[in-house]
Amino acid sequence: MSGRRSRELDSFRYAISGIAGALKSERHMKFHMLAAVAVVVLSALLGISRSEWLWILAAIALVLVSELFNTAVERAVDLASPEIHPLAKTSKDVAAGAALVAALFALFVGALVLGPHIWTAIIDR
Ligand SMILES: Nc1ncnc2c1ncn2[C@@H]1O[C@H](COP(=O)(O)OP(=O)(O)OP(=O)(O)O)[C@@H](O)[C@H]1O
Repeated sequence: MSGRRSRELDSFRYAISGIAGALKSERHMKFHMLAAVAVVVLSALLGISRSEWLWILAAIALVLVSELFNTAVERAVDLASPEIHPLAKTSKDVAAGAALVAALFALFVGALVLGPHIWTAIIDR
């Protein structure tokens, strides 16, 4: 294998180990991953359309990406400022705020896309 190819493979491995590490250590990340799996299974069972899949998958990706960035910010702040500092607090709180915005967006998308399907499934029974 060429040196460049092996470096690319290494970068991929580091990225996967970053995701696995966040999953292992962050309870929010575990919860979001479980919720994502549940939503994907439910969406498949309800037979949502292609454009609805796009919204659902975009919402899931946004939540997971923002949670990964939140974890990265927390780790970097802990490294740079293990002691209490107002800027450390602002950094962590803003990163947590971004994750909250993404989670709320996903909640709205889930309700708007899956809500009518669930309602129809209940009515049709
Ligand atoms: N070095 C610090 N200086 C000032 N405030 C901090 C500092 N570290 C954390 N905080 C405050 O405490 C809150 C909780 O921080 P913590 O590092 O425990 O993250 P967390 O939100 O509990 O995330 P998790 O449970 O996923 O690790 C932060 O949002 C921030 O308001």
